[in-house]
Amino acid sequence: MTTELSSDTLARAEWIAGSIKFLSGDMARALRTGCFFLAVPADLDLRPAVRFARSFFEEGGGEWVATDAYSGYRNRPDVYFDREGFQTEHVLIDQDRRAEYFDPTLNTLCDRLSEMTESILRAGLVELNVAKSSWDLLTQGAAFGRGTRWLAFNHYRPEKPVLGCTPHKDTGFVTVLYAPTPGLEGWNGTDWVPIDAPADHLIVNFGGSFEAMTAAIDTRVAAMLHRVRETRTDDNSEDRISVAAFANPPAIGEMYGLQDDGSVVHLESIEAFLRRFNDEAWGDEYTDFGIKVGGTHA
Ligand SMILES: O=C(O)CCC(=O)C(=O)O
Ligand SMILES: [Fe+2]
Repeated sequence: MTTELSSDTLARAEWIAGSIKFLSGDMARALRTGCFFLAVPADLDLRPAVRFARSFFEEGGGEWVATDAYSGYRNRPDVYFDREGFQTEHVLIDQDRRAEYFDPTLNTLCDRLSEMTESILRAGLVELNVAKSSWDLLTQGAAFGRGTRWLAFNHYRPEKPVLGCTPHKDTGFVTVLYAPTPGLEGWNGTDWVPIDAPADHLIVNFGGSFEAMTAAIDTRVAAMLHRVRETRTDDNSEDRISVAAFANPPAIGEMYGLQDDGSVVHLESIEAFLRRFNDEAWGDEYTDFGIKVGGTHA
C-alpha cells in the first residue's frame, strides 16, 4: 500500500498547554500516514539525553564507574545492545533500570518524554472515537502510564559500511523520536523516502501495537516501517545519534483489537506478538528482548 509518507506533506503539530495542536494536517492524517512532526516544546531541554547518546559507549573510567551515569554502558549487557550487522549500538532501557542508572536530570527528562508518548496515544484514541472505558484494556494500561516505558539512545558508528539500522516498525503504540541529523527513512509502499524533521522538531510515529489494535477498523493506524540509511561522518561533524521514547504495552498481558461496531476482541498474548516482531525486525540473538521478565533483557 502506498501512503502519503513524505517529509514535505507530513502533518505538523505543536504542544500547547499539555496537548497537541495541529498546524498542518490533523491527527486523522497522522494516524493514517504513521507519522507526524511535533515542535520541541519550548520548556523541553533535550541536552541531557543528547549528552547521554553521545557518551554512553565511551569507556568512562575504563570500567563501569558508578559515579558517571553517562558512560561505561558497554559493560551493562542488561541495557546495552550492539547490533552487529548495523551501525547502531544502543542503550534500551525501561523505567526501573534507568531509575537505578541515570541521574535525576536525565530521569526527569525521560519521564517527560514518556508522558508525551502516552498523551499522544490518548489523543489518537480520541481521534479514533474509542470509548474511554476501553482504553485500559486495549492498551493494557499503557495509555495511563502502566505500560513499558522504553527509551532508546542510538549511536551510529560511521566506520561500519552497513545500514544504520534495520528496517522495522516500532513494537509499541507511539514513539517520540529526536533525530536532529538526516538518515531516517520511511517506506511509502514503493520506495524508502527520507523523513527529515524540520529544525527543532520531534518525529512522532506509530508502532505495531497500535496497528494491530486497529487492523480490523476502517480508520486503521499505519505503523511506519522505517530504517536508518548508512550514515557517514566527515572530519567536521559528529556521529549521528538519536533518542526515542516508546509507549509500549507491558511485557505480560494480552493484545486486543477494535471492531467497527466499537467492540473489543482478544488477539493474542503480548509475548507471542513481541516474539514475532523482534525476530522479524532484527533476526539476531536479542529475540527475547522485552519478554523474559526477570531475565537478562526484560
Ligand atoms: O535514529 C533514528 O532516526 C531512528 C531510530 C529508531 O528507529 C528506533 O530507535 O526505533
Ligand atoms: Fe524505530
